[in-house]
Amino acid sequence: MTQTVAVLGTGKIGEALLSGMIRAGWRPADLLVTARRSERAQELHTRYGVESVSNPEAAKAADILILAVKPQDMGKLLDELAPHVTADRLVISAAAGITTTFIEERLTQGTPVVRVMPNTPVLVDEGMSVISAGSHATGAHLTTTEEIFGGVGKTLRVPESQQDAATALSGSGPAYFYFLVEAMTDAGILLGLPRAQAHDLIVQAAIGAAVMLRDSGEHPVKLREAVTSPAGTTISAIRELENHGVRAALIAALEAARDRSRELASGNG
Ligand SMILES: NC(=O)C1=CN([C@@H]2O[C@H](COP(=O)(O)OP(=O)(O)OC[C@H]3O[C@@H](n4cnc5c(N)ncnc54)[C@H](O)[C@@H]3O)[C@@H](O)[C@H]2O)C=CC1
Ligand SMILES: O=C(O)[C@@H]1CCC=N1
Repeated sequence: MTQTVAVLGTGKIGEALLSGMIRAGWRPADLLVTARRSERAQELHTRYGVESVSNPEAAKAADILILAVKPQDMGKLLDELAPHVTADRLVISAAAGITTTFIEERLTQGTPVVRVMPNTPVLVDEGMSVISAGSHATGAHLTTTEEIFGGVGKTLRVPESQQDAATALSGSGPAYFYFLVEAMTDAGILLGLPRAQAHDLIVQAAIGAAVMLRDSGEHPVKLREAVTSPAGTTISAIRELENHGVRAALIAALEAARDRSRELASGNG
């Protein structure tokens, strides 16, 4: 039997997921969305043909609720949903930091909750969604979650204790690569290249490197060594990266993201 899925909160990640589900073959008639503004609801209807409803209506009508509001808005949303969510629903949260316990405590006793940390490459079906079961979620609930998120990229099950780390690496991960591309494009400009050309060169280097990382099975050190000729250009650059503590900066950055995810756990931010 076809299930109805509602996406509650259709900002950047909610819309990315919605668009991916439609590409993956979900019928707009089996999807619902909720949005705070009526213009946004209209926009989503025009783009995807999906119906917008209120949060309580979504809770009543949908078998699966995907919560994609900010962690700071989660408490309020759950208060709104609680009277309408029965324990035969599946609640999937995509919010950073928010624990399954936080959600379970606010909903009908026994409601299955799955925590997922997706990332924006779901927009191009290259997402990574890290999945953990709450205390009432069964293997079947995890499989359903994997079917939804697997349509827009890869999925990985982890114990919930690893979700804050996964958020730092994977949920936020694409942003670090965009930051690097931006910085390296600036470097290209300093070296005298037109911006558009610098951008294209760095983006293609990133794509080539990413495909080699994924497909060669080689360790990144091996791949880097293959680029690094004796007394050549690459080692001169690597020395500067090490001098400027880029490795330590990345470790500290991801630790900060992990810590922020932990802070968001209260839902107050
Ligand atoms: N942006 C990203 O790359 C990722 C975001 N997330 C998580 O997804 C959630 C949303 O993040 P973004 O999409 O970046 O934020 P966003 O601000 O773009 O989207 C949040 C949306 O929720 C709506 N909203 C808030 N309260 C609502 C309510 N009561 N009813 C209906 N809609 C409501 C807002 O109007 C907004 O459109 C956050 O919890 C974040 O941690 C998870 C993985 C990746
Ligand atoms: O920055 C954030 O809090 C969200 C969660 C992971 C990616 N974006």
